[in-house]
Parts: sequence; structure tokens; C-alpha cells
Amino acid sequence: MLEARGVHKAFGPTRALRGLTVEIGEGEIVAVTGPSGSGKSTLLHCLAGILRPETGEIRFDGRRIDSLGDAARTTVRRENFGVVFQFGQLVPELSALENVALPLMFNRHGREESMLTARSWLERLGVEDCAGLRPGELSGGQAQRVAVARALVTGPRVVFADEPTGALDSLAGERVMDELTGTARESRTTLVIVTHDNRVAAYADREIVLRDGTVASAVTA
Ligand SMILES: Nc1ncnc2c1ncn2[C@@H]1O[C@H](COP(=O)(O)OP(=O)(O)OP(=O)(O)O)[C@@H](O)[C@H]1O
Repeated sequence: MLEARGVHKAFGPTRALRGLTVEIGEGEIVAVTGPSGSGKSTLLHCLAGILRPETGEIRFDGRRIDSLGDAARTTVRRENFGVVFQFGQLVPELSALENVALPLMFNRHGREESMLTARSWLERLGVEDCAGLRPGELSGGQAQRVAVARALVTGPRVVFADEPTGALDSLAGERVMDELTGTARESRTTLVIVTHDNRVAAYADREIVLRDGTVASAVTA
């Protein structure tokens, strides 16, 4: 359901992706690993329609998304994808509850309904007590659970996570991963996780190892 074919992406002289091809199935949980600078984050951003490769194709449900204009790509992302980055990237001026409700409001749900749904996701992730707090008042683990709630609240088909536990201690990291992968498996959400951490990769069905901008190997758990 998600596919990169012959993808090249460079930043000036740096060739981050060099003819990379991967295919990810519906409901699959995939870890993208490999040395620093091997192109993991670049691949994630290309698959998520955030970056456009110079050559090659990115397809979601068989439809090319790399050739769409910015507005159309943003719509595909909003309607189908959720993202979790290393540092939650929550909006600092909004409460945890408002942060989680925001993607629903972007997708034209009413404010009341969005708040109710957001609250149920905070409960599900065990951070309902944080609803009224701003991101600056949350611990790293709490903020990351709020970020996971925000990524899942729209019921996305695919969640992209870039080092989702990178800033957390191992216990907080485990909770975030349990919740992320547990929810993904329950709802057959496809999950693509970039990580350096073998413990995180162990949650995946398959590990895609990158080296120098291409796939070095794919290991099935
Ligand atoms: N916005 C950018 N501008 C310039 N160079 C970039 C940019 N993003 C990535 N690069 C370069 O592209 C290469 C691949 O980067 P990328 O972040 O995809 O690797 P990574 O495997 O995710 O690395 P890390 O594990 O260190 O996060 C690196 O050499 C990096 O310096």
C-alpha cells in the first residue's frame, strides 16, 4: 500500500537516497534502521509526502503522491497519515488536549466533537491528567504520549515515527512503543518507524536496513 521505487534524493552534493526501492504492506509494522546518514529520515519524509524525490516514484494505495502539487500532497497527508517525531513537535501555546484535537479540526470536524475524541485518546494513552497542561509543563514521556495520541486521533492509514523514543529513558520509551504498536496492530494501521535502537526495532514485523541511501537488507522478525 506504500511504495518507493527507484527513489533518488540529494541535498546539494549529498546523495541521501540512491535509487531506493521498498514496498510496505497494509497493517505492516516496519523498522527502518542503518547507520547515521544512511538516509532513514529522508526516506521517511519522502514516503510521507513531506519531501519530493528528484527521480523515482512514491505510491500510496497505487496512486503516485510525489508528482502531486503541495496542496494535494498536504491533503493526502492530513487525511491518511499521522507523524510522530523525536521531539513531539506539539504546538507550545496550546494545551495537550487542544494539540490532540487540532488534526481533527483541520479535517473539518467540529470543535466539541474534536475535543471529546481527543480526550478519549489522552485517556487511552494514560495522560488524561495532562489535558489542560501546555507542552512545556509535560515530562518528555508525557509529551511523547500526547504526540502519539495526536498522530492516531484521525484514525490514519499510516503512522510515520522518526526516533519516537530518542529523547526518552528506556521505561518511558517502552510505554510509548507499547502504545504505538498496540494501537497500530488493533486497528491494522501501517507503521513505519525510523530508529537506532534495537529494542525499538524488535517491535516491528520487518526491519529494513539502509546503507548509503539504498536498502542493505530486509530482515523479517
Ligand atoms: N535538509 C538537509 N539539508 C542538507 N543535507 C541533508 C538534509 N537532510 C539530510 N541531509 C543529509 O542527507 C544524508 C542522509 O540524512 P538522513 O537524515 O536521511 O540520514 P539518517 O539515516 O536519518 O541519519 P541519522 O540516523 O543521523 O538521523 C546525510 O548526509 C545528511 O547530512
